[in-house]
This record gives sequence, C-alpha cells and structure tokens, in this order.
Amino acid sequence: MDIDLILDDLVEHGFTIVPQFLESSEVHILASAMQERRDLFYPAGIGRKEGHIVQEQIRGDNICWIDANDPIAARALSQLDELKQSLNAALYLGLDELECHFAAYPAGSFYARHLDQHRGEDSRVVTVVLYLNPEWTEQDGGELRLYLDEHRHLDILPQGGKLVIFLSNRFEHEVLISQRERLSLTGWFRRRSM
Ligand SMILES: O=C(O)CCC(=O)C(=O)O
Ligand SMILES: [Fe+2]
Repeated sequence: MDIDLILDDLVEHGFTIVPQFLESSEVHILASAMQERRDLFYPAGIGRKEGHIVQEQIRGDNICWIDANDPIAARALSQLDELKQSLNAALYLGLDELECHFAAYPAGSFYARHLDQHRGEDSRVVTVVLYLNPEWTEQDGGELRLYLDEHRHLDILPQGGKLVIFLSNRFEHEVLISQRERLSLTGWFRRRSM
C-alpha cells in the first residue's frame, strides 16, 4: 500500500483504488471466515431506524455487521486503522470509528444508485469497500459503478484484495447486477461527534 499515492489521489479526485490492499492469502482467510458466519447474515435494508425497510428492487445483498475488535477480520481491520491514521494525519479528517459489515450479493442481485449518507446525517466521511472474490472476471459483472460527475462514470470490478476508497458525501454509486455471488467488506470512517 503506497500511502502517499492514496493521499494524493484522494486530495485530487476524492477517490482511489488500491488493487492489492490485502494479500490473496488474507483474502482467502477472510472469505472463509465470512462463510462461517453465514447463518448470521440478513437482508440489508435502506434508511435508518423507523425508515428502515428491506427493498430488493433497491438492494439485494445480505449483510452482517462486524465489531471493530472482531478477531474475524483482524488483519483487514488493522490495515484499515493504519489507513485511517494516515488520513487523519495528512488530511485532518477527524475520522473516528469504522462502521463496517460483510456483504454478500447473491447471483442476480444489485444495489441501485445511491449516496452513502443518510438524510440529515453527515457522520459518514469516507467509504471503503474491500472485495473478497478471488478470480472475478468481467463476465461475472457486479461492478461498482462510481459516478464521477454528470457525464462520466467508472466501473470497478470487485476483484479479491482490491480496496476502493471514496468520500462518502461526494459520489453516487451503484452495484451492477452480479452474475455470481459477490462478497465484500464495506466500511465507513465516521467523524468524531462533537
Ligand atoms: O459493494 C460495493 O461495491 C458497494 C456497496 C455499497 O455501495 C454500500 O454498501 O453502500
Ligand atoms: Fe454505497
């Protein structure tokens, strides 16, 4: 992980892609640990609290929240913590906790275009998505489509070990239909509450 490159990219573009954030052996370990928790996954909803509803026409993934101290994801979480410290030191983002969950998109599912901040709430500052799919190809679909502005978007394949980082309030994005099960760890660095 070249931290200077990450910081430069975030300052200049607001997002960056780290192709090999996690080694492939670690991706395997994390993906199989995730499979062991499969009975704890449930359909993801949209909105918070009373507004929370499950709508497969919007998002079809199943999720399982991960505690920051959970040994299941120790390696990935400690690397993400290092990243957070660098972001704070260089960019003064004041990032505090990482809120994160595993996500599994069954074949045929997707997540429609959205922004990662809930209405009236701006505590999610930086979104990180770490993919856990070894040997993912273009035929498998499931790209993360990041809308850069009104006219341009970027499609990112969810290949194992890759980390995508972007400013949560800046980029609308969607997950295109996946042709096979698509696994990830998604997190949000939150701002310290005043
Ligand atoms: O898995 C991805 O590529 C993005 C997931 C996402 O947008 C979300 O969980 O908010
Ligand atoms: Fe999102």
